[in-house]
Amino acid sequence: MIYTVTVNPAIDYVVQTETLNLGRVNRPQYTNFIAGGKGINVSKILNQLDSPNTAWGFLGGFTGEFLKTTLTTEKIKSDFTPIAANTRVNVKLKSDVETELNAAGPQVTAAELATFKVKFDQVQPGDIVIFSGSLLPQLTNDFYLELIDLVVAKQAQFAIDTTGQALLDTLAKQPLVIKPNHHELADLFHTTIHNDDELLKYAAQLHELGANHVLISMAGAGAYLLADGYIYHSAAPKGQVVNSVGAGDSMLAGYIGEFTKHQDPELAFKYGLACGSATAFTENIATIDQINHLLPQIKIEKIS
Ligand SMILES: Nc1ncnc2c1ncn2[C@@H]1O[C@H](COP(=O)(O)OP(=O)(O)O)[C@@H](O)[C@H]1O
Ligand SMILES: O=P(O)(O)OC[C@H]1O[C@](O)(COP(=O)(O)O)[C@@H](O)[C@@H]1O
Repeated sequence: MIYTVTVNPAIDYVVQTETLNLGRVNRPQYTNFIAGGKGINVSKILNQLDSPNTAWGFLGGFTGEFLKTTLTTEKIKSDFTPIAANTRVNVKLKSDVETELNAAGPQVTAAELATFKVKFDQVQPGDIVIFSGSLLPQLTNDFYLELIDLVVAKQAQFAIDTTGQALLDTLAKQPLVIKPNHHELADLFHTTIHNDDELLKYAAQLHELGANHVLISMAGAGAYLLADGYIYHSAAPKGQVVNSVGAGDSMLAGYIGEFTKHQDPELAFKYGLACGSATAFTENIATIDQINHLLPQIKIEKIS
């Protein structure tokens, strides 16, 4: 079983306007509410790949109700811990450039936190728990470490998709997969990356620090994978970008969903790329037909 953990889910409020005039009244041509948050997006793709999974996290208030209903409608198996405060709304503003406003998120009580942690009793040896996204404002990086310890104690594995020190702190616990994008990779080392050699040098450091498989996504420029002593690269398939929100989550889901079926990192990487790009080329998160359509275009290069 795969569990996805979205501690800080969100309604993604997508707003599209041809031109954005700051300081003026704007009349967007298109708006939409989407059930978002990184782990929830991962669950959506896992469902498309027929990988059994359950989504965990916190949901509360009228916004949490929307998410709960949407997940049920979209047939995503979930067991979120109810909280009193409202789940956040993130604004995804699309004009000539994409701008995202990701809110900090709600407060949770000690009792709600305790209820959530009990869920980890269900984890079985061989399960994979995917931790995705930001933590709630009151929580420190130790929260992820505490949850990871619960997973490892059950002889299960974990993957983590978060940023900065929160990610670095988890590497010693040996995540199965991490997936920073190239900007996040540079931020992790407080540097600027100028070329692929530098990118691979920093990616290798993440492996040395404990990450088993290191996926580095580069949006329209494709991705690298470091796994089992090999480096793989692929360009992204060509297409019209519609909404790249959730592309990274889709890539991670595609990789893990496939990897758990056959333990072949190269084939899993191919699915990761297809899922990421298929999501970038569609309004919401990709469907299996959209993913399958892109698969033949993806040519993986085994570099060393
Ligand atoms: N503009 C794009 N064109 C084609 N594929 C894309 C584009 N943006 C994202 N993707 C696909 O999604 C993957 C993850 O995207 P990326 O933007 O790097 O992740 P994140 O959402 O975590 O920042 C990429 O490696 C690529 O396969
Ligand atoms: O938890 P964070 O880092 O604020 O990110 C939350 C946001 O990430 C998303 O899951 C999209 O993530 P990606 O575009 O990186 O795949 C949105 O649905 C959500 O609003």
